[in-house]
Amino acid sequence: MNNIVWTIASSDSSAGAGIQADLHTIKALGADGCSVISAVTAQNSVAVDLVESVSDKMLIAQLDALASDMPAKIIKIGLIASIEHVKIIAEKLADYKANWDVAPFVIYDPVAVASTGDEMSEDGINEIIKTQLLPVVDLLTPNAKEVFTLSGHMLISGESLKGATEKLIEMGCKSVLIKGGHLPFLEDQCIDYYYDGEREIALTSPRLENVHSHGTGCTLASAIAATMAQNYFIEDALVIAKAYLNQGLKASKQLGKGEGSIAHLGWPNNNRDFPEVVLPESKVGYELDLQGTLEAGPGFVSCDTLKLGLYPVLDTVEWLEKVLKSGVKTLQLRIKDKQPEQVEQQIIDAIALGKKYDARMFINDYWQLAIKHQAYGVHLGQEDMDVADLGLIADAGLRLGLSTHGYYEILRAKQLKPSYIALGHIFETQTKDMPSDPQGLERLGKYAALLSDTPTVAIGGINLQRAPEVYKTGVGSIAVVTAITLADDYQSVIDEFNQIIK
Ligand SMILES: Cc1ncc(COP(=O)(O)OP(=O)(O)O)c(N)n1
Ligand SMILES: Cc1nc(C(=O)O)sc1CCOP(=O)(O)O
Ligand SMILES: [Mg+2]
Repeated sequence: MNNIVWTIASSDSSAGAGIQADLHTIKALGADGCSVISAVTAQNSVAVDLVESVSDKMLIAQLDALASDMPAKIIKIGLIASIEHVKIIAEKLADYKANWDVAPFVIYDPVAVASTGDEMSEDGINEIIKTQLLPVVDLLTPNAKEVFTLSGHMLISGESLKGATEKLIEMGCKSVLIKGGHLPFLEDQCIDYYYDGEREIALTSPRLENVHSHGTGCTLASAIAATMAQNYFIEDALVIAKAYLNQGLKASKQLGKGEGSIAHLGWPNNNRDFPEVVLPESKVGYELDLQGTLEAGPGFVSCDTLKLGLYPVLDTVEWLEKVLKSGVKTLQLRIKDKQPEQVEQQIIDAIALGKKYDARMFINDYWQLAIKHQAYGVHLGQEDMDVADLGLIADAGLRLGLSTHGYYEILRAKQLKPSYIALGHIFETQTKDMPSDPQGLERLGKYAALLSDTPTVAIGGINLQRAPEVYKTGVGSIAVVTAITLADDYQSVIDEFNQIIK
């Protein structure tokens, strides 16, 4: 499958930024990069000596060559030095969006001034960028200086970030990621703030000292592009890009006399490189005035093991009793779309059975009833997390399992210190309508590696045939519905699962 990213940007002879950094990043993260060079710059680690745009004819020829043969999923734009080029690119992007079978997602990383402090573009270009380019941009990735240049908003406090992004969205781009490398508050943190008019996401990492940062802007935007080209959601792309940047900054290297460049080391897998998702009820969340009530808290009671084993998820007490008799030790009562009074007796019975068989009995969704009847634990989904009173569940001493479907949700869930994290859906499932595509085994392996200190549960479309590969990824448990409820002989299916999940 082609995961083509175009970078429309300029050449950096020092190779730390520009087209060179973009292509390094796109390749390192496993996407397919193509380039359209707008200008050639003669620069090293201390100065930009010359910027020369290619002819309009050459710019158009590059765009047309690619458009006719290798259309992009994602287009990343960097330094454009000429006003005419901005006009051409804006027109072409509008055409691609209107006429391609699949409209490309456009990311614009505005590069007005080089890290050496040199002006890179023609005077007056910002007016054309504002009026012609921003309206075709899906994600704008400015730093504080570029926010000011484009919107007139100074980022003087956390609260000012939302106002600035609102202004930029009013100007035409669909969403904004403010890169917090140089914010004048919470200076020990490097905060990235995303807003799309509805959803705000803030990611933070401790500021890294003594690192070389030439090329960070180009690299972050290209990393988002490369990740989205592989069908990750934007929130996951933001997380991976920040982890990629942190990993590269830690290995950054000086080649000349001035600022060195970040390294390009492949898909990030080290926990320490991943950012924290900022929760609304936290120091950074207060500073940014994030909406919501999630807070880290002291965490939830542990399940006493990282490996919860086979985990049947069932919708009747009869089924629960049958699998308990077959020796299952982790299980869930999952009844959907009923009023609490319609399910209370079944919840009481399920909890009693869990105690009788000394099993970990989780109750899905009905957390108030689970607390009232002192269940072993509760399982909640992403939407439930925002409305349930997690503090009450923790205070009542119940375990908590949380559903997740990607990097961002995993990092957010992890902050709440749940008793386990479920990773779904791994394969197509008939049991539930899912809004996203299956994650597959490769992603499952990456998630499991990041969660080596937390009990994990894989769920979604898992059967006996698939279980060995799923278990090899390192997850501690496999949750199943139909593999058991539709089995001809559920008892032997349970026995076989138990042979695989040791
Ligand atoms: C072990 C386990 N993992 C995931 C789910 C899904 O929970 P949720 O996202 O809350 O969706 P519903 O099950 O309520 O439809 C689960 N129940 N158990
Ligand atoms: C209930 C549920 N939650 C999922 C998630 O990904 O959050 S997948 C799923 C259904 C699992 O059923 P089966 O084993 O029959 O595919
Ligand atoms: Mg639920």
